[in-house]
Amino acid sequence: MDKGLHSMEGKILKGIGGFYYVQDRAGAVYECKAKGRFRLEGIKPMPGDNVRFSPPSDTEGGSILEIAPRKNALVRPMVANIDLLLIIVSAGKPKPDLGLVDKLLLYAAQGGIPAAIGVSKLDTDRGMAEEIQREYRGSGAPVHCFSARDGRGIADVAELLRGRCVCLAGQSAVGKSSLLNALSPGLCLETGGLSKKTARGRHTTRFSELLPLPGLGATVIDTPGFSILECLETQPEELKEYYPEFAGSVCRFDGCLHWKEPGCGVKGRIAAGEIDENRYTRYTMLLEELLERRKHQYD
Ligand SMILES: Nc1nc2c(ncn2[C@@H]2O[C@H](COP(=O)(O)OP(=O)(O)OP(=O)(O)O)[C@@H](O)[C@H]2O)c(=O)[nH]1
Ligand SMILES: [Zn+2]
Repeated sequence: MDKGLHSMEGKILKGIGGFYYVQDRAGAVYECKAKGRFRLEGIKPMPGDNVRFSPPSDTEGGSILEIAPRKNALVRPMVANIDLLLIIVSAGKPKPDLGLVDKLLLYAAQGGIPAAIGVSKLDTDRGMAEEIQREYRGSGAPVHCFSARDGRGIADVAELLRGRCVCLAGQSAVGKSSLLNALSPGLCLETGGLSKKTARGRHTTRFSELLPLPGLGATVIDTPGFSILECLETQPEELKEYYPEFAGSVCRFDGCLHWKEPGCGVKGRIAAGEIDENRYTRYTMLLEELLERRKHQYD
């Protein structure tokens, strides 16, 4: 029988032990195996893949027939076809690590993934939330402030996520699980940051898994370990291209890195209040880190 006649389209939510869990458009989830053909071709289905599959029947198990070309893919967490990288940073505790936010923005841009910044815990420090918003005004990433505690800004974040496949990133305990609970109260995810972590065992491996957010038609992936980005492969000379706020600056030297060069237009625009100084200072720190790393590569 031609299985193609009964095939459906869906998205892989997770893979465990050779089985893949595929969600169809209506939200139902089917257990499927991948065709041997994929293994022969060296293709491994991953969460986020859009697939054609034949659902399990009385006589046969479900089977993935075809994987649509991926528009992007991350290795850690392993996930394909991300529509948005939502970088969460807290206005209160833990102390915001904006250097990490910058690196995540760079990471997203390199992977061709649109990014947005979510400032959590708005209820604890409004001034800090506004400061973060100011610093990223020119970054190209929209900034949304919210509080999972009092509900402010949650509706805006819901609209941002609607219909999209979203990857959450950020330091531990910034409130990612709390945000998801506020967006979809039925989820009942565990929260509590560090205490939650010790209870579970800090190094337990969790598989990449896309979590459907009922009502929003969205799926999200929230994985630990995304706060470690030691392997950014950016050439120091390219770094400035990832700072939209620098565009249009007129510098004395063509290849100006906006660093220690005289006559740098970026520095002039900081003085004029057009470019945020803190964001610029972190740029120079990252630039120095990349230059340092290159030096060691050739040692
Ligand atoms: N005041 C306040 N506290 C919050 C808010 N959102 C989360 N928290 C608290 O922050 C702590 C961490 O929240 P989680 O949602 O577990 O954070 P997480 O980012 O999922 O943490 P990890 O799983 O470790 O990555 C918890 O104690 C929450 O109660 C908020 O909007 N306001
Ligand atoms: Zn310059």
